[in-house]
Amino acid sequence: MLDEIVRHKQEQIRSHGKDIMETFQAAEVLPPLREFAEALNVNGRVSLIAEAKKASPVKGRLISETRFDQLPVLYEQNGAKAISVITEERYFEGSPFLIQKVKSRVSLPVLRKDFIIDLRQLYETRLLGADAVLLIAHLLPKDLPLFVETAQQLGIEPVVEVHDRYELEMALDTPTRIIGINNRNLKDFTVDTRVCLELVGLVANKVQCIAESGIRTVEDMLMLEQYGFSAALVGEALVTATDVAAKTGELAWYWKNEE
Ligand SMILES: O=P(O)(O)OC[C@@H](O)[C@@H](O)c1c[nH]c2ccccc12
Repeated sequence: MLDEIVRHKQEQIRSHGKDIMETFQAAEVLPPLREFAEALNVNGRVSLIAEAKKASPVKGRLISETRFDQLPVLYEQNGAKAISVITEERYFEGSPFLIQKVKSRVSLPVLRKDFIIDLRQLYETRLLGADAVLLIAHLLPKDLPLFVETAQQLGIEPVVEVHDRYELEMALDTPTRIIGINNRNLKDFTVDTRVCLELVGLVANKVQCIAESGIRTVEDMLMLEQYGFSAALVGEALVTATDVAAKTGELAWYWKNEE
């Protein structure tokens, strides 16, 4: 599946890559950016990064178009600190245009989730106005430092996604300030929430960690806080909730019932 997604991405870049660079060079003003790193670990709590996820390659369509459109405002009103927007079109039914659409409705910073394999996609990310960009370490075995540095030069906050110890070490060899530990194995899409708990201990304090995938409950959030995470990225549990507002509030304010 991942190979197929990447192959499709390569084709897209082959046809649009030149346009992106021409548009970037011709652009006189770029969209203003918002601080993403500051939205993490607010008051020592695990920030909720709520994901606008319409579909997934495994489960297919998750919610209706109408409900999907309502997500960003519900997320902001109920305590999310940032929004993750999937821009991949074929397998996740996302769109690059969603970045500006979401930013026009809420004041939260936005993370662009896509499969970044070519530097030109970072220029595109800047043109789209995304405040942060996901860089999947597995897809950038040689060039991860270059991609991190290029994103930083463009003013975009890179979030390096890792799934094992090897990739974590790769991430720590770059100047990234944020690492996302994905509980989902992108090769077979299985989720094991122990992955992030095992790996976070190997990260020094100056790098902030985001736990990604399979997070569903207040208990999960409390556990992530104990392990020192700065944020949790949650998609499915929010978009498939019968009451999205209530579920968002429950996870964003997970410490509310503490004595
Ligand atoms: O829906 P979940 O289990 O809460 O997971 C969200 C997020 O981690 C997942 O969508 C994701 C993690 N890394 C990605 C890379 C590309 C697309 C999507 C993703």
